[in-house]
Amino acid sequence: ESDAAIDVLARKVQESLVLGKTHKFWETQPVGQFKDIGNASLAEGPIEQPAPLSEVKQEPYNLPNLYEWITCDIDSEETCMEVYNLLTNNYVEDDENMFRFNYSKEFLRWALRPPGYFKSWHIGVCVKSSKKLVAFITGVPARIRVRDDIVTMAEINFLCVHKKLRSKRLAPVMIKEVTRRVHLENIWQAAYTAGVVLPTPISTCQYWHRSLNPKKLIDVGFSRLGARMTMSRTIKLYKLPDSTVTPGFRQMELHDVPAVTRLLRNYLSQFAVAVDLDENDVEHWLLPTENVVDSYLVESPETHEITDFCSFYTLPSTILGNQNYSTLKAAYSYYNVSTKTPLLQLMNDALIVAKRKDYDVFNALDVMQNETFLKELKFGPGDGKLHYYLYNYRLRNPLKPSELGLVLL
Ligand SMILES: CCCCCCCCCCCCCC(=O)SCCNC(=O)CCNC(=O)[C@H](O)C(C)(C)COP(=O)(O)OP(=O)(O)OC[C@H]1O[C@@H](n2cnc3c(N)ncnc32)[C@H](O)[C@@H]1OP(=O)(O)O
Ligand SMILES: CNCCCN(C)c1ncc(F)c(N2CC(C(=O)NCc3cnc4ccccn34)C2)n1
Repeated sequence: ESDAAIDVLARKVQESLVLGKTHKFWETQPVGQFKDIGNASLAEGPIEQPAPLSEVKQEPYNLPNLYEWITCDIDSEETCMEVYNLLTNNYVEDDENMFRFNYSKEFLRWALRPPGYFKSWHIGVCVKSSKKLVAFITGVPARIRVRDDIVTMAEINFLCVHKKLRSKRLAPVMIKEVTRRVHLENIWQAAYTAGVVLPTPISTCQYWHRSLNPKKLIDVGFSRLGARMTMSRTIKLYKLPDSTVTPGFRQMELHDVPAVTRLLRNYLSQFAVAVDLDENDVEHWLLPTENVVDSYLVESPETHEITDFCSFYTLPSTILGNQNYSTLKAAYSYYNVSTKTPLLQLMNDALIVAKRKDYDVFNALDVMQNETFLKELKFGPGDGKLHYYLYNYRLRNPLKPSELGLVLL
């Protein structure tokens, strides 16, 4: 009966997922195609085999005449500022254009320079005459396990075309160019997320939001006053204690890297798709960095064993068109592991810390075991869906969010 269930799902997906829409670019790419959904005869795994490096296109793809490629040296303050400004004015907005992500410069330097990164994968397009940056796309290397397969992939992110250059088919050229540069490093798969539906999601996740500063969230239109609720009742509903409750709860430090790595690797082994982090990766991605990533752990006061871990990253949003506020301070749940402290209590301590650090909202996807705490900790479902994708790697069936152990920035 599971096949029948899959058939039903496949039909529902084909009907609901804007199947009518053609994808002139994506239909040419080695990704799961909508027409193949439910086709059990297609094997899981790479769709195309690696090519010899001599066969990879050696020169960059052609751009429209006025534009040229530029490799963005994120170490340079000036270049980092140009990237920051492009994204601040032209990156992802919500459907009602009330908010736009405002990734900070220190966040971008963190996100784009993990162990083993390639400068050549930080790709910009600029106007030949003025050198103005008008488009951007990035990749960083990551080891990602898909079931029992550990695959070195490129994590693609920060695809952005200036608002004035939209709908000119520039995005496919950006994607082909980053693909070419990834192929030159003998890497043949990629992972990416997007708020839009493309061929073909391996999983579709739901955002949940936990109000920390409900008055501001209602004032800026992020949330609405509940029916039969007053503002003072709403403030009381979301109130949190001033201090955390778990004994031994403290910030992660450098000397904790080996123990946190062991804890995380063991925890992530249960998911069908998960990041494969070694100690170098943990040191980069999870050591606290002011205004970028916060991580806490529980060290047992008796045994000094590290038993639990939680982390969140900082991604503010520009508030477009509100008189009183210009920035929404948001924390995004990152990786969390509980082996002794109940996950509910651990995450409540994370909320307490985020509130104390003046965040307005704490966001979480329903990935990993997050759905076990979302409702109880007063998260509300958001309107944003996040679709997960693999490039040149087929999964026979989509995954439930709870089968995903991967959070992209
Ligand atoms: C082996 C290594 C592989 C490496 C690469 C792996 C793949 C990586 C893929 C990228 C992962 C990015 C991860 C993130 O960063 S997700 C965040 C994406 N950025 C934004 O949403 C910022 C605001 N929006 C923009 O800057 C533009 O609208 C963008 C640049 C998004 C599209 O520009 P524009 O609006 O001017 O359109 P066009 O005329 O140039 O091109 C239209 C074509 O582009 C397809 N499109 C639209 N949006 C996306 C999207 N988010 N991912 C993939 N494809 C997308 C669209 O379906 C159509 O193709 P088709 O439907 O006709 O086929
Ligand atoms: C390519 N990297 C994927 C992750 C980027 N991330 C964090 C993201 N991708 C799509 C989303 F749908 C999303 N959501 C967080 C939820 C949310 O907070 N929605 C209200 C809101 C506040 N500010 C903004 C800015 C843009 C869009 C919605 N916004 C929805 N997050």
